Amino acid sequence: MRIVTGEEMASVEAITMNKIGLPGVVLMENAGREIARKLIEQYGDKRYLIVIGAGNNGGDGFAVARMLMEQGITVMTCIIPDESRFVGDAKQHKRIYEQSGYRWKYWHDIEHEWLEMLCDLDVIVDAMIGTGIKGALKDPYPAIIKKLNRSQKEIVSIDLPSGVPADETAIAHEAVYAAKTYSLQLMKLSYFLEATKPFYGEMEVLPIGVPPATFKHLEKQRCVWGEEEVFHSWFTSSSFAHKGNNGRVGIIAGNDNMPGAASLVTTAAVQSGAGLLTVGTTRPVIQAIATHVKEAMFTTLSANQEGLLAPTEKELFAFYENKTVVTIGPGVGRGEHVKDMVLHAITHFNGPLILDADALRVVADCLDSIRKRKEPLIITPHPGEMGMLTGYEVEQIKQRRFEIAEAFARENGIYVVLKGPHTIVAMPDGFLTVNMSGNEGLAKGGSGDVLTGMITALVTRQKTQVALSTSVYLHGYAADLYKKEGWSTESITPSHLIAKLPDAFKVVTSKS
Ligand SMILES: NC(=O)C1=CN([C@@H]2O[C@H](COP(=O)(O)OP(=O)(O)OC[C@H]3O[C@@H](n4cnc5c(N)ncnc54)[C@H](OP(=O)(O)O)[C@@H]3O)[C@@H](O)[C@H]2O)[C@@H](O)CC1
Ligand SMILES: [K+]
Repeated sequence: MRIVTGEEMASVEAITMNKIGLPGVVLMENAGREIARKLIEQYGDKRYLIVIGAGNNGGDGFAVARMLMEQGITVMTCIIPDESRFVGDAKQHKRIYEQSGYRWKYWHDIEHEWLEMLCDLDVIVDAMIGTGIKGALKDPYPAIIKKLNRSQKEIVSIDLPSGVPADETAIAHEAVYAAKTYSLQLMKLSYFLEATKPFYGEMEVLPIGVPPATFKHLEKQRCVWGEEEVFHSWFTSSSFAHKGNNGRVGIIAGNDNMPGAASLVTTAAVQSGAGLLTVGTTRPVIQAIATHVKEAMFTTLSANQEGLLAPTEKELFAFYENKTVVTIGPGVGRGEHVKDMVLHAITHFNGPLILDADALRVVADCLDSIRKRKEPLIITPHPGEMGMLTGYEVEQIKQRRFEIAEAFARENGIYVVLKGPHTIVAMPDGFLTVNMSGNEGLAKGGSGDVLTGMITALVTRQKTQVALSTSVYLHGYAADLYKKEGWSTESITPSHLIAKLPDAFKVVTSKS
């Protein structure tokens, strides 16, 4: 499923109409039929108020109103702008509605009886503004939206909650708080942003007949990564595979005061199918974790007086030998020692390199070397770490996460796993996937270490894009499984996630 901005949606609709020859009025008819069907399925023959704006979103509203009325359902249809403002497909659907014998009223004529009206209706359908919103909300919409939001009625928005842009534009005005949003054909970007997702309520995508052939014209390719994508992209390893086929994994993690991070990343990698795993860390960390990570091998790396890893060049070269992937970061601590280690791996390790946690703090200083790298480089920042890398404030990262992740991945030729609700994976060619699993239970220290372990294990066995997107999905899915079992999200710990990985991996194995 693609994720688009308003302009991109308009472009695929234009191709559908102008090149493929499917008229806009037909798409609008399809939208109306699908939404009316859903409304009846959801609310039965409740009483509806349909609030209509002058654009094509309003045209959808007329189609929905007609189809509900054809079923004998009670509908009050009211339009906000002057009727002369309707043009094109919306005007055509207004005409079809009128010619079918149905009536509408002006909002300003019924507004004074709003409170009495409320007693006579159950569901408000918001067909005021969709993807065509531009700039700050103009009168009379802010006042109307305020009224609708305060009505305590169920509001169902068509395509977008009115007032919410489809893209990453920040809003400082009123917007409809929908209980449900029926997005047409494709998902809109703003659904995946912390500031605008709450307006959508429950979101469902309804098909309106835009042919998939139009999607290849989209310049920016963004896709959701859910169960279907995980299942269909998974490459099953041969039954003749031996441990060497499943990756010779090297993880540099931990310091004397943080053995836990090393333990989590390693256990998660083991539980995700890493073939041969070597952990490079300090002697005290090895002593602390070796007994409970039995499958791992250990290499002692030099540490400084503070117990932080400070491996020599010789140790690092020896560590890279025969490794198909190297991960550096969880629990290594902060300081110059990290930069030396990371820069060395960027320059001298010839395989996929994953940088996480403390290693991310030095990435901004290594970008020249990173751009010269040939093998995949993967970084896994949360918004704060992404802010350090790019110079943006955390709030800017959250608001423009698609744009910033994509630009950073493209400019530096790397893979960016920008964590958060709906984690984004940005590929060096600009392709993005957006994760559909996970819950608040993941917002805990150590959860990122588990994800990094999973990525480390999968990256040598799947295409990089698939390994990253699927690791993110299964990591979130493990948390979702607990929630389904009735656990409170407070109680889900990173160790629980690891324990649930066998069940989470069934998504990719049970159907294949
Ligand atoms: N045939 C098709 O193309 C299909 C399109 N489809 C549907 O069309 C939608 C896109 O339609 P669209 O492009 O006509 O824009 P739309 O969302 O109705 O908004 C325009 C209206 O909003 C108003 N408005 C804008 N900004 C405003 C502001 N700041 N403050 C106040 N008002 C503002 C603007 O008024 P104006 O600024 O012109 O005064 C105008 O009246 C899409 O979401 C989907 O539902 C589907 O049916 C499939 C077929
Ligand atoms: K709307």
